[in-house]
Amino acid sequence: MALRLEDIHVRAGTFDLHASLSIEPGARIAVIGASGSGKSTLLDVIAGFRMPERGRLYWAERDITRLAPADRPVSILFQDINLFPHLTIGQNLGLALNPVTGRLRNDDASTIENVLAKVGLAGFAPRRLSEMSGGQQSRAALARVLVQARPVLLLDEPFAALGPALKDEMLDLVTEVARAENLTVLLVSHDPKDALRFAPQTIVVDDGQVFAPQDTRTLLDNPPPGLKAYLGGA
Ligand SMILES: Nc1ncnc2c1ncn2[C@@H]1O[C@H](COP(=O)(O)OP(=O)(O)OP(=O)(O)O)[C@@H](O)[C@H]1O
Repeated sequence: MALRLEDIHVRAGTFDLHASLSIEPGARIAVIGASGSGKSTLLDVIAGFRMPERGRLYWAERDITRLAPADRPVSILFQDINLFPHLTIGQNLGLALNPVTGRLRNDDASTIENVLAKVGLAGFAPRRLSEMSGGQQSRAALARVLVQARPVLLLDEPFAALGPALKDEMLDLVTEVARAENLTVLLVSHDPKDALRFAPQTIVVDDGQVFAPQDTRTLLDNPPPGLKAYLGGA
């Protein structure tokens, strides 16, 4: 059931990224590396926003290399709160469930209520973004990806704009949900503290080279020279 990147090569302009690694289901993994090293490019390939020139991507031994983003077992959360402000949170989650019509089917209302309860927003379905605090908005954005019930969750610095306490709260919430749902989560972050808090394992990206997951504590206690220089300046 692993997520496997087999000799993946991607090109973005003059930039090349190479990745060959396997991620166990249910793993929580931080992705760290200097600015421009290729962290977002890596997530884009897994999400299907960018096609590799070479190599294959597998989930549970199924080749998903050429699948459209919507057909992949993957959801992604960015820093932008990806919710329509003129709709209620319930309507936003309905759209995430049924992107074409946005119309709720029989079980959708209870699915939405369940997901909102999981992120600590029980009863918030009728609210709009403007009626919610920053922390609540982050929870709603997380609910929007969770409602899709995909087994792989990619987080591209989604909580970077939050203060440290709120950010920790969100990381702990994602940990709790990931454990309960056996989600495989990759978190891009510039902060080694996030990696330590959230991710038993870490992937280092260095100038387009993606390294296999390593134990986060061991890696940060004794970083290789390139990572040490980056962390020193972080
Ligand atoms: N469409 C593009 N055309 C040309 N170059 C690109 C394109 N997209 C990304 N790049 C280059 O690819 C490299 C990797 O970018 P990427 O966004 O993956 O880095 P990152 O590690 O996520 O950086 P940051 O931490 O600053 O977000 C960068 O050098 C970037 O300039």
